[in-house]
Amino acid sequence: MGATPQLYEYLLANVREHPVLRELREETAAMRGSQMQVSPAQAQLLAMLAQILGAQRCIEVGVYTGYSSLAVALALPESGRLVACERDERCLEVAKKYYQRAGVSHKVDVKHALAADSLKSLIDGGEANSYDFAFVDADKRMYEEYYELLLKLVRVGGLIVIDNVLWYGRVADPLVNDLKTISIRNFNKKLLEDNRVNISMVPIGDGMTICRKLVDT
Ligand SMILES: C[S@@+](CC[C@H](N)C(=O)[O-])C[C@H]1O[C@@H](n2cnc3c(N)ncnc32)[C@H](O)[C@@H]1O
Repeated sequence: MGATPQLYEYLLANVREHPVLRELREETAAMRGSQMQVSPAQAQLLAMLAQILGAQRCIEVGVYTGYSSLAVALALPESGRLVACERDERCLEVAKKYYQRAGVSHKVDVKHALAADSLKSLIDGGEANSYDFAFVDADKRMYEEYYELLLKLVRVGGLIVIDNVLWYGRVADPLVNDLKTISIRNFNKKLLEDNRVNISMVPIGDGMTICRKLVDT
Protein backbone atom coordinates (compact mmCIF):
# COMPACT_ATOMS: atom_id res chain seq x y z
CA MET A 1 0.00 0.00 0.00
CA GLY A 2 1.61 3.27 -1.14
CA ALA A 3 5.00 1.56 -1.57
CA THR A 4 7.38 3.01 -4.15
CA PRO A 5 8.46 0.53 -6.89
CA GLN A 6 11.86 0.34 -5.19
CA LEU A 7 10.34 -0.50 -1.82
CA TYR A 8 7.95 -3.01 -3.43
CA GLU A 9 10.95 -4.77 -5.06
CA TYR A 10 12.70 -4.87 -1.69
CA LEU A 11 9.61 -6.33 -0.03
CA LEU A 12 9.30 -8.92 -2.81
CA ALA A 13 12.95 -9.87 -2.40
CA ASN A 14 12.22 -10.61 1.25
CA VAL A 15 9.27 -12.94 0.67
CA ARG A 16 9.88 -16.69 0.70
CA GLU A 17 7.90 -17.60 -2.39
CA HIS A 18 7.39 -21.27 -3.30
CA PRO A 19 8.83 -21.89 -6.82
CA VAL A 20 5.41 -22.98 -8.16
CA LEU A 21 3.81 -19.79 -6.80
CA ARG A 22 6.47 -17.85 -8.61
CA GLU A 23 5.80 -19.68 -11.89
CA LEU A 24 2.08 -19.01 -11.47
CA ARG A 25 2.72 -15.33 -10.80
CA GLU A 26 4.89 -15.11 -13.90
CA GLU A 27 2.29 -16.84 -16.11
CA THR A 28 -0.51 -14.66 -14.70
CA ALA A 29 1.45 -11.45 -15.30
CA ALA A 30 0.72 -11.80 -19.05
CA MET A 31 -3.01 -12.38 -18.49
CA ARG A 32 -5.96 -10.02 -18.37
CA GLY A 33 -6.74 -8.97 -14.81
CA SER A 34 -3.30 -9.83 -13.41
CA GLN A 35 -3.49 -6.79 -11.12
CA MET A 36 -6.25 -8.67 -9.26
CA GLN A 37 -3.78 -11.18 -7.88
CA VAL A 38 -2.76 -10.71 -4.24
CA SER A 39 0.86 -9.72 -3.69
CA PRO A 40 3.42 -12.33 -2.61
CA ALA A 41 3.62 -10.61 0.80
CA GLN A 42 -0.16 -10.89 1.21
CA ALA A 43 -0.15 -14.56 0.21
CA GLN A 44 2.62 -15.23 2.70
CA LEU A 45 0.57 -13.56 5.46
CA LEU A 46 -2.55 -15.58 4.55
CA ALA A 47 -0.54 -18.80 4.67
CA MET A 48 0.95 -17.87 8.02
CA LEU A 49 -2.47 -17.01 9.50
CA ALA A 50 -3.79 -20.40 8.39
CA GLN A 51 -0.77 -22.08 9.97
CA ILE A 52 -1.05 -20.16 13.25
CA LEU A 53 -4.69 -21.24 13.46
CA GLY A 54 -3.74 -24.85 12.77
CA ALA A 55 -6.37 -24.60 10.03
CA GLN A 56 -7.74 -27.82 8.54
CA ARG A 57 -10.75 -26.40 6.70
CA CYS A 58 -10.55 -23.23 4.64
CA ILE A 59 -12.63 -21.37 2.06
CA GLU A 60 -11.57 -18.91 -0.61
CA VAL A 61 -14.09 -16.66 -2.39
CA GLY A 62 -12.55 -15.43 -5.67
CA VAL A 63 -9.75 -17.68 -6.93
CA TYR A 64 -8.78 -16.06 -10.26
CA THR A 65 -5.69 -18.06 -11.41
CA GLY A 66 -5.08 -19.47 -7.94
CA TYR A 67 -2.21 -17.55 -6.37
CA SER A 68 -3.68 -16.95 -2.88
CA SER A 69 -5.47 -20.32 -2.79
CA LEU A 70 -2.27 -22.15 -3.74
CA ALA A 71 -0.35 -20.34 -0.99
CA VAL A 72 -2.95 -21.43 1.58
CA ALA A 73 -3.19 -24.99 0.22
CA LEU A 74 0.61 -25.33 0.47
CA ALA A 75 0.41 -24.28 4.14
CA LEU A 76 -2.28 -26.83 5.02
CA PRO A 77 -1.49 -30.27 6.42
CA GLU A 78 -2.05 -33.28 4.15
CA SER A 79 -5.49 -33.80 5.73
CA GLY A 80 -6.44 -30.13 5.16
CA ARG A 81 -9.12 -28.96 2.71
CA LEU A 82 -9.65 -25.69 0.90
CA VAL A 83 -12.98 -24.96 -0.81
CA ALA A 84 -12.09 -22.69 -3.74
CA CYS A 85 -15.04 -20.68 -5.15
CA GLU A 86 -14.76 -19.09 -8.61
CA ARG A 87 -17.22 -18.40 -11.45
CA ASP A 88 -14.71 -18.16 -14.33
CA GLU A 89 -13.85 -21.52 -15.84
CA ARG A 90 -10.80 -20.30 -17.79
CA CYS A 91 -9.18 -18.91 -14.64
CA LEU A 92 -9.89 -22.18 -12.87
CA GLU A 93 -8.11 -24.14 -15.60
CA VAL A 94 -4.92 -22.20 -14.81
CA ALA A 95 -5.43 -22.61 -11.05
CA LYS A 96 -5.96 -26.37 -11.34
CA LYS A 97 -2.81 -26.76 -13.45
CA TYR A 98 -0.77 -25.14 -10.66
CA TYR A 99 -2.47 -27.05 -7.82
CA GLN A 100 -1.41 -30.16 -9.72
CA ARG A 101 2.11 -28.91 -10.31
CA ALA A 102 2.54 -28.09 -6.61
CA GLY A 103 1.09 -31.48 -5.55
CA VAL A 104 -1.87 -30.01 -3.61
CA SER A 105 -4.85 -30.91 -5.87
CA HIS A 106 -6.10 -33.41 -3.30
CA LYS A 107 -6.48 -30.58 -0.78
CA VAL A 108 -8.50 -28.25 -3.03
CA ASP A 109 -12.22 -28.66 -3.66
CA VAL A 110 -12.97 -26.36 -6.59
CA LYS A 111 -16.53 -24.96 -6.78
CA HIS A 112 -17.19 -23.53 -10.22
CA ALA A 113 -20.29 -21.38 -9.57
CA LEU A 114 -21.36 -18.05 -8.17
CA ALA A 115 -19.64 -17.90 -4.80
CA ALA A 116 -22.74 -16.97 -2.77
CA ASP A 117 -24.51 -20.07 -4.15
CA SER A 118 -21.55 -22.29 -3.22
CA LEU A 119 -21.45 -20.86 0.32
CA LYS A 120 -25.22 -21.37 0.72
CA SER A 121 -24.87 -25.03 -0.39
CA LEU A 122 -22.16 -25.59 2.21
CA ILE A 123 -24.50 -24.20 4.90
CA ASP A 124 -27.42 -26.27 3.58
CA GLY A 125 -25.14 -29.32 3.62
CA GLY A 126 -24.67 -28.94 7.41
CA GLU A 127 -21.18 -27.39 7.36
CA ALA A 128 -21.94 -24.34 9.52
CA ASN A 129 -19.37 -23.57 12.24
CA SER A 130 -16.90 -26.06 10.77
CA TYR A 131 -14.35 -23.88 8.93
CA ASP A 132 -11.22 -22.37 10.46
CA PHE A 133 -10.26 -19.78 7.88
CA ALA A 134 -11.83 -17.89 4.97
CA PHE A 135 -10.44 -15.40 2.47
CA VAL A 136 -12.74 -13.07 0.52
CA ASP A 137 -11.51 -11.58 -2.77
CA ALA A 138 -14.42 -11.61 -5.27
CA ASP A 139 -17.21 -9.18 -6.24
CA LYS A 140 -16.75 -6.06 -4.08
CA ARG A 141 -20.49 -5.26 -4.13
CA MET A 142 -21.21 -8.67 -2.58
CA TYR A 143 -18.80 -8.38 0.37
CA GLU A 144 -21.55 -7.99 2.94
CA GLU A 145 -23.36 -11.10 1.70
CA TYR A 146 -20.16 -13.20 1.55
CA TYR A 147 -19.27 -12.04 5.05
CA GLU A 148 -22.64 -12.97 6.57
CA LEU A 149 -22.54 -16.41 4.93
CA LEU A 150 -18.95 -16.97 6.04
CA LEU A 151 -19.78 -15.93 9.61
CA LYS A 152 -22.14 -18.91 9.62
CA LEU A 153 -19.53 -21.27 8.16
CA VAL A 154 -16.52 -20.28 10.29
CA ARG A 155 -16.18 -21.55 13.87
CA VAL A 156 -15.76 -19.31 16.92
CA GLY A 157 -12.08 -18.31 16.98
CA GLY A 158 -11.78 -18.75 13.21
CA LEU A 159 -10.73 -15.99 10.80
CA ILE A 160 -12.37 -14.26 7.86
CA VAL A 161 -9.87 -12.15 5.91
CA ILE A 162 -11.19 -9.59 3.42
CA ASP A 163 -9.09 -8.17 0.59
CA ASN A 164 -9.13 -4.70 -1.06
CA VAL A 165 -10.56 -2.89 1.95
CA LEU A 166 -8.55 0.25 1.06
CA TRP A 167 -9.65 0.04 -2.61
CA TYR A 168 -6.59 1.84 -4.00
CA GLY A 169 -7.18 4.71 -1.55
CA ARG A 170 -10.62 5.54 -2.98
CA VAL A 171 -12.46 4.67 0.26
CA ALA A 172 -10.75 7.64 1.93
CA ASP A 173 -11.61 10.13 -0.83
CA PRO A 174 -15.05 11.70 -0.21
CA LEU A 175 -15.19 12.78 -3.87
CA VAL A 176 -15.19 9.15 -5.09
CA ASN A 177 -18.67 7.67 -4.91
CA ASP A 178 -18.95 4.86 -7.46
CA LEU A 179 -20.86 1.73 -6.44
CA LYS A 180 -17.85 -0.43 -5.58
CA THR A 181 -16.22 2.28 -3.48
CA ILE A 182 -19.45 2.96 -1.60
CA SER A 183 -19.93 -0.78 -0.97
CA ILE A 184 -16.46 -1.21 0.46
CA ARG A 185 -16.75 1.97 2.52
CA ASN A 186 -20.10 0.82 3.97
CA PHE A 187 -18.73 -2.64 4.56
CA ASN A 188 -15.70 -1.29 6.46
CA LYS A 189 -18.06 0.78 8.63
CA LYS A 190 -20.20 -2.29 9.31
CA LEU A 191 -17.13 -4.28 10.41
CA LEU A 192 -16.00 -1.47 12.70
CA GLU A 193 -19.36 -1.63 14.50
CA ASP A 194 -19.81 -5.43 14.43
CA ASN A 195 -19.19 -6.86 17.89
CA ARG A 196 -19.47 -10.46 16.63
CA VAL A 197 -15.84 -10.12 15.49
CA ASN A 198 -12.51 -8.60 16.45
CA ILE A 199 -10.93 -6.76 13.55
CA SER A 200 -7.56 -5.56 12.35
CA MET A 201 -7.29 -3.56 9.11
CA VAL A 202 -3.79 -4.17 7.75
CA PRO A 203 -2.29 -1.84 5.09
CA ILE A 204 -0.69 -4.64 3.06
CA GLY A 205 -1.33 -4.92 -0.68
CA ASP A 206 -4.60 -3.07 -1.26
CA GLY A 207 -5.52 -3.48 2.42
CA MET A 208 -6.82 -6.59 4.16
CA THR A 209 -9.08 -6.74 7.22
CA ILE A 210 -8.59 -9.74 9.46
CA CYS A 211 -11.80 -10.62 11.37
CA ARG A 212 -11.82 -13.12 14.21
CA LYS A 213 -15.21 -14.59 15.04
CA LEU A 214 -16.05 -14.12 18.72
CA VAL A 215 -19.53 -15.51 19.22
CA ASP A 216 -21.72 -18.33 17.99
CA THR A 217 -23.91 -17.14 15.11
C1 LIG B 1 -9.51 -10.28 -7.26
S1 LIG B 1 -9.74 -11.73 -8.16
C2 LIG B 1 -9.14 -12.98 -7.07
C3 LIG B 1 -7.62 -12.99 -6.98
C4 LIG B 1 -7.07 -14.20 -6.26
N1 LIG B 1 -7.45 -14.21 -4.87
C5 LIG B 1 -5.57 -14.23 -6.41
O1 LIG B 1 -4.85 -13.90 -5.49
O2 LIG B 1 -5.11 -14.55 -7.52
C6 LIG B 1 -11.48 -11.92 -8.09
C7 LIG B 1 -12.04 -13.20 -8.72
O3 LIG B 1 -13.38 -13.33 -8.24
C8 LIG B 1 -14.16 -13.90 -9.27
N2 LIG B 1 -15.55 -13.54 -9.01
C9 LIG B 1 -16.13 -12.32 -9.09
N3 LIG B 1 -17.42 -12.40 -8.76
C10 LIG B 1 -17.66 -13.70 -8.45
C11 LIG B 1 -18.80 -14.41 -8.02
N4 LIG B 1 -19.97 -13.78 -7.86
N5 LIG B 1 -18.70 -15.73 -7.77
C12 LIG B 1 -17.50 -16.37 -7.94
N6 LIG B 1 -16.39 -15.74 -8.35
C13 LIG B 1 -16.46 -14.43 -8.60
C14 LIG B 1 -13.62 -13.27 -10.54
O4 LIG B 1 -13.91 -14.10 -11.65
C15 LIG B 1 -12.12 -13.17 -10.23
O5 LIG B 1 -11.43 -14.29 -10.75
